[in-house]
Amino acid sequence: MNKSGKIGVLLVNLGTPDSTATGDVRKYLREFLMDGRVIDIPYVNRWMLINFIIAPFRAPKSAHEYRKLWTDRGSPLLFHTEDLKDRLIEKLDAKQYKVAIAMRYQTPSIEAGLEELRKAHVTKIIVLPLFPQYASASTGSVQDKVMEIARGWQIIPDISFISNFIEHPLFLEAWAERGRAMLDGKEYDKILFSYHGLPERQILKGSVDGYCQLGACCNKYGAKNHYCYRAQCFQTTRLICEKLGIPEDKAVNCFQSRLGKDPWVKPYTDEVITELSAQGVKKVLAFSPAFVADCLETTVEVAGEYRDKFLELGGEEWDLVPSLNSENTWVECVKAMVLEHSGTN
Ligand SMILES: C=CC1=C(C)c2cc3[nH]c(cc4nc(cc5[nH]c(cc1n2)c(C)c5CCC(=O)O)C(CCC(=O)O)=C4C)c(C)c3C=C
Ligand SMILES: [Fe+2]
Ligand SMILES: [Fe+2]
Repeated sequence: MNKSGKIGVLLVNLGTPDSTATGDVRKYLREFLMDGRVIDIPYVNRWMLINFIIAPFRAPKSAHEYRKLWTDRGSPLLFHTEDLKDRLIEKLDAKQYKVAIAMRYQTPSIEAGLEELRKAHVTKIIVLPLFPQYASASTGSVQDKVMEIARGWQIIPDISFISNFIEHPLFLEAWAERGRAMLDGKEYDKILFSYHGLPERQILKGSVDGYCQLGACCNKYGAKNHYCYRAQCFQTTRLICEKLGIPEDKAVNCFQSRLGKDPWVKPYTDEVITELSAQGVKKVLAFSPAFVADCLETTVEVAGEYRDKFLELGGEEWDLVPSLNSENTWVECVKAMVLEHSGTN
């Protein structure tokens, strides 16, 4: 241990239900969607939406989807995060670091993860929300929750957050390795990058001096739109394509999983699939780089629903690049980010 004490590392992913029982899925959706950073409408409207629409109608449908995803080890989102933690521990000096995991919603909770670190007498905490692109609904919500909990402590150690790591060279290399394995000896007409969607108003609310307008502004990435989720997604695509030598006109960006009637960031994945089919595209390789672990959104939505739609429309091949999960280069990336934030490398 260095003389200033151990450093705690908290890896936080979004969260998943405890089981596929409709009651557990309802409990998860209730906690998730009652978060004012996720459904950013007035409290009373949110409460009515959750209790009159989501809980009775969405929960049974989602439970059905989770049953397609579930494995002997439970939810992939959770067990991949556990595996990531185990691989990271192998790479860090145990005398200097204590690593814990948490889920923003449901279990293991952020309270429990922080308590585990506090009991290890850490003097500094590095929180890594496992979302490559910053969004108030994901990274912001984790930061908010950690600060809310730490506010109640008598002693608050140094806490730092790692946020928006799309340009980290090892993050890009990890995706490039995954992509190379799929592209080896295979030809695709289009390489599709499907990111989790977000209501447009959440990006506009974060726009400083009205810079982000969700138009061509997102095609350039710099200090003024560093936190614009759409611009970060486009930049992620550009950088992965650069590494893989994919020409710009072969890559297509889109956004999946919209909820409700408000406009979400465009283009929408389902509409892009229809357009690609109409253009005669037959072979698609899909990346989903808003997720570092395979989950409902990748395995069931991209590799299931979207694939079925594409094939029904006359497509011939639709492959999904597996997520980073606990692959070595990704673990090296997490290690590098931790060391960079520790001030020890
Ligand atoms: C990549 C980061 C994520 C952002 C940003 C995000 C925003 C966001 N999500 C919803 C609604 C739902 N998301 C659901 C699943 C889900 N979302 C993320 C990540 C982000 N969400 C992940 C990793 C997952 C999968 C979890 C798993 O257990 O595998 C769901 C639940 C599934 C379903 O019922 O379809 C909902 C609902 C909103 C409204 C939102 C931003 C406003
Ligand atoms: Fe989501
Ligand atoms: Fe933008």
